Amino acid sequence: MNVFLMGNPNVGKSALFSRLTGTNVTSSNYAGTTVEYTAGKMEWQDDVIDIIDVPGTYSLDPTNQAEEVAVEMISDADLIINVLDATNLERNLNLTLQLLEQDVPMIVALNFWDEVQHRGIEIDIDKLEEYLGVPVIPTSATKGNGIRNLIELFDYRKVTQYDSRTTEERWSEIGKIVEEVQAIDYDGHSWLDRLEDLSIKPLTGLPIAIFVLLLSFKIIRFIGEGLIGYVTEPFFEVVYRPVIMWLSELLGSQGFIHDLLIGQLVEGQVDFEQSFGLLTTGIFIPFAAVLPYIIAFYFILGFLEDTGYLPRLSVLSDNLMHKVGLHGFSIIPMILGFGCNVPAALAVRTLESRREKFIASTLMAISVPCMSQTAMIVGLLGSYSNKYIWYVFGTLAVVWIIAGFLLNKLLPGFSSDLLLEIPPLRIPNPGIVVKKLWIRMLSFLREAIPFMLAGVLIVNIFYFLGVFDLMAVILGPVLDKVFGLPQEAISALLMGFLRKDLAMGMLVPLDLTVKQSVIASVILTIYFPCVATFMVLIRELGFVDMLKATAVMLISTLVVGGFVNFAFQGGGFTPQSWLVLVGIVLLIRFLPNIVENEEVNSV
Ligand SMILES: Nc1nc2c(ncn2[C@@H]2O[C@H](COP(=O)(O)OP(=O)(O)OP(=O)(O)O)[C@@H](O)[C@H]2O)c(=O)[nH]1
Ligand SMILES: [Mg+2]
Repeated sequence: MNVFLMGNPNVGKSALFSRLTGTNVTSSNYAGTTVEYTAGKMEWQDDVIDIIDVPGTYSLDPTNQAEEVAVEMISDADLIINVLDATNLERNLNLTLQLLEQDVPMIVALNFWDEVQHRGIEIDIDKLEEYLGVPVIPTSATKGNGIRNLIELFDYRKVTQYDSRTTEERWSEIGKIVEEVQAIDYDGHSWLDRLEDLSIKPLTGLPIAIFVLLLSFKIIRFIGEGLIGYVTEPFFEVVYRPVIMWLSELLGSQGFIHDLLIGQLVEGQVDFEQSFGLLTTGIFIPFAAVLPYIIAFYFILGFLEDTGYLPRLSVLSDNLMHKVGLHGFSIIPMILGFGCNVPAALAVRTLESRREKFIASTLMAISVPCMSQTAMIVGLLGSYSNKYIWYVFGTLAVVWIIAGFLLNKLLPGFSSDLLLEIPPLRIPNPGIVVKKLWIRMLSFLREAIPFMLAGVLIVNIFYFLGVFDLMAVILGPVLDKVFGLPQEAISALLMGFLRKDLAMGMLVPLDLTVKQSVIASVILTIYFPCVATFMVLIRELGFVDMLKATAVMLISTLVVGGFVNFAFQGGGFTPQSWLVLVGIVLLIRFLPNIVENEEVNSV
């Protein structure tokens, strides 16, 4: 038997799913958190049943891929739990009435019941049941209220016969229902309501956005550095090092097995960054260098997600982007990408057209370094000066803007306006934020450790077989002439396909100059996504579009890497290079308009 959780986006389906199954799935305060269905098991009356968390949809006429997934699945359901946001009854009922026309047993969960009471909304449940002809249960998924009553109805199998209505008939019926069952007694504006308005208006929204982003960045660095300095590095030095040194001696300090497990000793000592053995660098990078930043980033992200601030940031940036001729694609996939590019590549499913998906995925893949890579960039460049970190991120931001410009102008078609629902601001539930952090941390470890160890193994084999030397001879001249990098950096670029943090780690022994480190960090981000992201992108974009995206990546790498190499002199960008940059932006801004005007004239 299976039970489907269906409803509009952002109504708490995933939160309910977590409650019912005990499985943890991500829930956030914006539409489109779930883009693929998730199935979980639950014990019920000595039986094990399937609970399915369906992506949110506004209607049964899907407008994007996430919604299509939802609609295709209905006929398989034994019971649908239609989850409603009770604070938004009118909009939610549209889907409810459509679902009632399907011949599947259904019950209604009136979620957000806690907020209903807060906001002075009164809903007459008995009347609503009467109108809909199905059981209606008030619930609060985050607090866990009403869940038991819901479960008691799992054997509900009555199917109400409804004639299908036209859209107009449906809306007029909804109007009637809402008027009958709901009374609103609104008691003025709270400070959250006021903040909601301020965060969207450009004049106040922009300073708020800058403040939020800078503060987030500061906190992430503070937590990340704190964990590294006071927890992970001391642990590796004090506890792990003696064990490894003991093992090293046991293995005779050299030989094949020793080099594979421990790696090369530097002045008779293990160097966790440079030894490159499975048990040294292979464990040190993910646990000691990257994990602290993963924790820091996902803590802040999870918090921001649940406040409902991210969609506001999207709308704000969309407005700004429009001014420079860019069209709106959600900024949310980009922000998710700073954690890991894989979920970001999935999140573009909520965008409407293939064109928008292509632009958003490509931009994300070329200009957003994931947290694993960022942690290593911060480690590598932060030791010189913070300003070099900003050079890398600044360069990538410019790449994002210029590539966005170009793709938007060069690809046929136009992007539709960003239609994003803005949820209310809420104070996040700490339990849920911590739980989400935990899920993401585990999934980082599950993904990172195997790839990392495989990577270290392959690096050792490639060194042994001389593969890197061969590649250095073939591609070395390009690295040297275009990017000003030593030949040996090719090994890092090759391994970057497996994991970017591994690749960054391989740069450490090369003793690069600051300038070379900046260039390497930039091109390691741009040139290609890691294999995990690559696989998702092929699936999401299709093979042909992925080929196109790859072409964009390779061209951008050459152009940007070359530009930085030429423009970065004596510890910073030269004034001339700023002029060139401004020139390029102006050129792109105005050139395509001429083309468009000609088209208009010729029609
Ligand atoms: N106050 C309150 N918050 C809730 C309740 N249910 C869910 N939330 C919060 O509402 C937000 C949305 O919940 P999700 O479970 O992600 O919603 P969803 O329906 O799965 O959304 P999509 O996957 O985007 O379709 C999260 O921040 C939840 O913590 C509730 O009953 N009361
Ligand atoms: Mg969900």
